[in-house]
This record gives sequence, structure tokens and C-alpha cells, in this order.
Amino acid sequence: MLEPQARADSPLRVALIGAPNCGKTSLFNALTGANQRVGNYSGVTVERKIGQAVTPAGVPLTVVDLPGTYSLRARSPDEVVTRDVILGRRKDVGQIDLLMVVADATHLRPGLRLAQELRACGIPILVVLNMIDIARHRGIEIDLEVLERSLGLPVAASTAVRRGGMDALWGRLGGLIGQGLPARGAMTWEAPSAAQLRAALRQADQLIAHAVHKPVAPRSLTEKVDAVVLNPFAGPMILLVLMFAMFQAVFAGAAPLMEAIGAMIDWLSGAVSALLPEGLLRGLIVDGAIAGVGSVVVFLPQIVILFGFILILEDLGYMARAAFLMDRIMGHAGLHGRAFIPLLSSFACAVPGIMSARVIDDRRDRLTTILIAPLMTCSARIPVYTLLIGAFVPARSIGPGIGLQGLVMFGLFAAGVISALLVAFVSRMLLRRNEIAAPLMLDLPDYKIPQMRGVLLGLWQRARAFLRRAGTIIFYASVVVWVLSTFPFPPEGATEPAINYSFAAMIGHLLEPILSPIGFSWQICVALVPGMAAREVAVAGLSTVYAVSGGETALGAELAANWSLATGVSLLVWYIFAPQCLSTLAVIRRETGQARWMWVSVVYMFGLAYICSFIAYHVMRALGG
Ligand SMILES: Nc1nc2c(ncn2[C@@H]2O[C@H](COP(=O)(O)OP(=O)(O)OP(=O)(O)O)[C@@H](O)[C@H]2O)c(=O)[nH]1
Ligand SMILES: [Mg+2]
Repeated sequence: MLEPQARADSPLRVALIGAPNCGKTSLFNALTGANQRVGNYSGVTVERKIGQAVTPAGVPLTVVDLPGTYSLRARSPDEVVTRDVILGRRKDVGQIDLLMVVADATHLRPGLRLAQELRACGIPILVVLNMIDIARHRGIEIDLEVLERSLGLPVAASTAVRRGGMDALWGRLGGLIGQGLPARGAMTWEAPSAAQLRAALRQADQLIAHAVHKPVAPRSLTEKVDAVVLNPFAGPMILLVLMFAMFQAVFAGAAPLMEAIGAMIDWLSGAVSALLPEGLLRGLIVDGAIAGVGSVVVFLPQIVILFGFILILEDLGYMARAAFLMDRIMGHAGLHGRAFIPLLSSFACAVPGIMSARVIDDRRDRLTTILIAPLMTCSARIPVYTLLIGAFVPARSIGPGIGLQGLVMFGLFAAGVISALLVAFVSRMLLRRNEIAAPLMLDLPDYKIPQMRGVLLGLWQRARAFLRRAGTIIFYASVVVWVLSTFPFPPEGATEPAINYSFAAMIGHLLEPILSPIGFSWQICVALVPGMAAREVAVAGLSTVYAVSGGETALGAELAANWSLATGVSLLVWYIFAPQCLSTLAVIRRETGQARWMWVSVVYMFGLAYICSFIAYHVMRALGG
């Protein structure tokens, strides 16, 4: 018997384990008050997460959230994390005192089978039937007592995402801990064979037949909707229209908000200018910091609108359908079906995207996914794209409700996806021939009404990450660019603008011979160098170089006046490909365990960027741009 008091200094360790998408992270958040990411598709969690909770009786608990898995027979790196934690092989977690085996109440089979398998680990088990709200709604009746008796394990039901949905689980958990958990058994787990797995599934079916009563279901809403959404013709059309509408909304919806933020920044630089005497300090604050950070912050509305769309579609369950629809195309390009999730997260940022490639078991498939993830259009490109589109693409309507600028933005995102598929195709040719990629084994989740709280939380996290970058790396880079473009001062009697005598101009002129064949002026070179650290820095750099403050329109007008259209297009194309993000390179190195793959991606992405920009520049020039 384990006395809770005896462990008061080191709390009981409870691990959440279960099949993918059964709501483990939602339970973790509900138990601990944490805000870990959830999403309505498998493979959201790829690392263990630890949090603290307290039972109603005041006993402290350490709760561990784990990546979803069907068995401890780990195949992919995320499943290895789960196995190692359960088997007590992870020093950072230590021995687990209680396993909460989470099962989806609407689909009990995998969860019950896993619970049976886990008995062999000797750790006390509590089975949690989560999403009991959905099961009840569908008229599925589960007799908890019968299930408990036939399983021989304690069972509790929960609704992780509703207020009060945790009461029964807390009660049961508190009771178990209060009585003292049963003593640990011997650890006899061995990887089950395929025949054992099949037998265990039959056993789970028997348990379900005993304890669960399912109404003869009429065709569920999910099935009816899927008949259209997954239709081979209508499905891809719907996907395309949705994505298209998303980018239209990004442009149309963001404009007034951007103007408001731009006006605020103008006001701020006006106020600071009025306060400070003309001189270096004022230059540093107004032309360096405020202009640089402000030029990036104005793009916040676009980030919020874009991710509002994506998060709602994710939680609705639509993104899993999108994965299903894309699977054939991705398969032709030699991508593993499970690559969809990492590539989808890369739209926010390639760093978590590359980390979630851990859900892919095959090493080479995983490597291909890691190498192409940075080609997905991450949110750091949005400021650059929006700035250049605003400067060079007229805000014209080309049909009812279709704006040209939104269309170009859609095109740039599509270009990222298409080039990623092409690179995957080529790398498949290089890495191995003719082998068909593994098909997608994805359980399509039921559609659910998106949880507003979760969506808002996701948006808040995205917005905070964006603003944090503006306040740190972009701030520092703006100051550095300002210093470089201010010193040394021009000589007495100089006729040209002061910046032409600065360090920035010297660096720019040094690089110009390399980048002038693709149409970049020395000013662009100045912005690109700090832009190697992070993409948005280039926008801040340009605004410092052109010494304009107060939002995107002013800077856009300045660029339109100074650059040819061919240069603008060439820079846009450069940004589709160029590997301008140190954190991405660092994470490629870490996740592949080899510096070699980092260098491979640097070289191939710069190569593509240079070649494609060169072609774009010269084609535009030939067309008279
Ligand atoms: N209605 C309802 N929805 C739930 C419940 N628990 C979780 N969800 C939803 O189910 C989806 C999956 O939840 P997650 O917590 O991400 O699932 P997970 O088991 O951590 O998934 P992986 O990390 O991918 O293995 C999300 O859309 C949640 O909002 C519940 O009790 N009731
Ligand atoms: Mg999770």
C-alpha cells in the first residue's frame, strides 16, 4: 500500500496514455489547468508534457501527457517516447505510479485493448472513458459497473472539455488515492505478436458486447457530410474553395485593422519625435526601433485571421479530411501519409512542424518531410508577402468577391506547397526508387463543434509568439540595422543621402555583385543579411533603410517608387525558397541528429531561391516589368 502522505514531498506520478485523438491532452489541461495544444486529429502531441494537479482532497499529483499510441510496441519516435516513459526508462520523468488509460467512449476498442496490454507493466491502472458526452448524445449506453467487473480495473467517465465534465473522474481518482493505490506488480510486458494483438482485439470486442449498448445507428451526420466532403470530385473542389476564401478573408478583413495599428504607430513615433530633440537618440528610437518593430507588428491582424480559420477547421475535424484528400497527391510525390500533419503545422512555423515529423516511423520518409517542411509558407513570411503584394499588386477586384491581392497571396502559398511536393518527388528519386509510400492510416475523427476556448487560446498563443518575436529578435535587428545605416556619418559637403556613406551601404555594395543578377539592389542586400536570422527582420530592415515609419502603406509606396516590378517579383520568389531562419536550421540539425542534413537544406533552398528568382526577374524584364 502506498500512503499519499508518505509521498507528500514527491507527488504521485500519473501518466495519461491512450490511442491518438482520444482527448489525453484535453484531460491533461483539465486536470492541471495547463494550456497544451489539442486538435481534432491524431498525432497532435509528440513529446511528453508534465504538469501539476491537486486532488479535491488536496493530494498533489504530477501528471504526464503522452503522445497517442495503440500499443507499447513502439514504431515511430513519438511512440518511443510513450513506451519509455511507461517503462520508467526516462530519467526526466521517473517511475509512474498510476496509469490513466484513456479510451474514446464512442470507439472503445483500441483503448480497452491497450488497457489489457498495459496490465503487464505492473503499474496500477485507472481506465478513463473520455468524450462520454458524445457517446451519450449518440445514445451509446455504457454500463460502467459491468465494464469494471469484466475488466477487473477501475473505470471512470469524463468529458474533458466541459465544465463539470471532470467531477466523476476526480471523485474516482480521489477515492483510489485515498484508499492507497494497489501495490505495483511485476513488470512482465513483452512486445505482443500480431496474433496476440488480434486475440486481444477479439477480447476487447467481447467486453464491449457485454457492457455497451449501441442504438442501431441511422446514418450519422458525420457520414452524411463526409459523403460530400470526401467525394473524389467535390472534395478537392471544396478544399480549394475553402483555402481560396481563407486568403480573400485575410486580405479583405485585415485592411481596416492594419490601418488602425499603422495609425497608432504613426502616433507613437510622432509623440516620441515631439518629446525628444533632433539627434541620435531620436533617430535610434523613431527610425530604428519604432519603425522596425512597427513595420512588422502591423501584420498581426493577418496572422490572427489566417490562424483563426485554420484552428476552427482543425477543431471541426475538417483538416483530417484535408489530409485524406491530399493523401493521393502526396503519395504520388513519395510522401508518407502522416507527413500531412507536420506540413500543416509548418504553416504556422517550420520548427514545431519539423518536430511533429516524429509521428513518421520510416526514417527516410521522415527525413524527406523534414527537408521540405521549411518550404511551407510559415507565418514569418506573411509580413514580407503582404508588404510586397501591397506595393506591387493593385488592390483590384477581378470578379465578384475576388480580390487580386488575395489571389496572389493564395498563389504564393500554393507555390510553397507545390514546390515542396516537387522536392519530395525528386528526393524520393534520389533516396530510393519505385517504392510506393505507405498509405495514410488515419482514423477520421467525427466532426465536432469547435471549442471556442481552445480556438481563442490557440490564437492567443500564435499572436503572443508573433509579438514576442517583434519585441526581441526584430527589435534587436532593427537597432543593429539602424546603427549600420547611420554610421559613419557622411563627410562634410556630401551630396548624396547619408545612408550611402554608411557601413550598411558598404556591406550592401559588397553583396550586390552576387545578388544583382536576380535584380536585388544594395538596399535589399542590407535587409537580407539580418533577415537570415528570421524572415520578418527583412521588412524591419527595409523600413530602416528607407527610413519610413508608420505602417505598411508608407513603406509599400516607397518600395513601389524605388523598385521595378521585376525586382519586387524576384524578391517574392526568393522568399518562397530561401532558408532564412536560424531556428529552423537548428531544429533540422537536432531532429536529424546530423549537421549534414542541415547543410543539405541550406544548399538546396538557396540554390532554388537563386535559380527561381533569376528566372522570375528576367522573365518579368522581358515582359516589360
Ligand atoms: N466533445 C468532446 N470533445 C473532446 C473531449 N475531449 C477531447 N475532445 C476534443 O477531441 C479532440 C482531440 O483532443 P486531444 O486532447 O488533442 O487528443 P489527444 O488524445 O491528446 O490527441 P494526440 O495528442 O493526437 O494523441 C479535440 O478537438 C478536443 O477538443 C470530450 O470529452 N468531449
Ligand atoms: Mg495530445
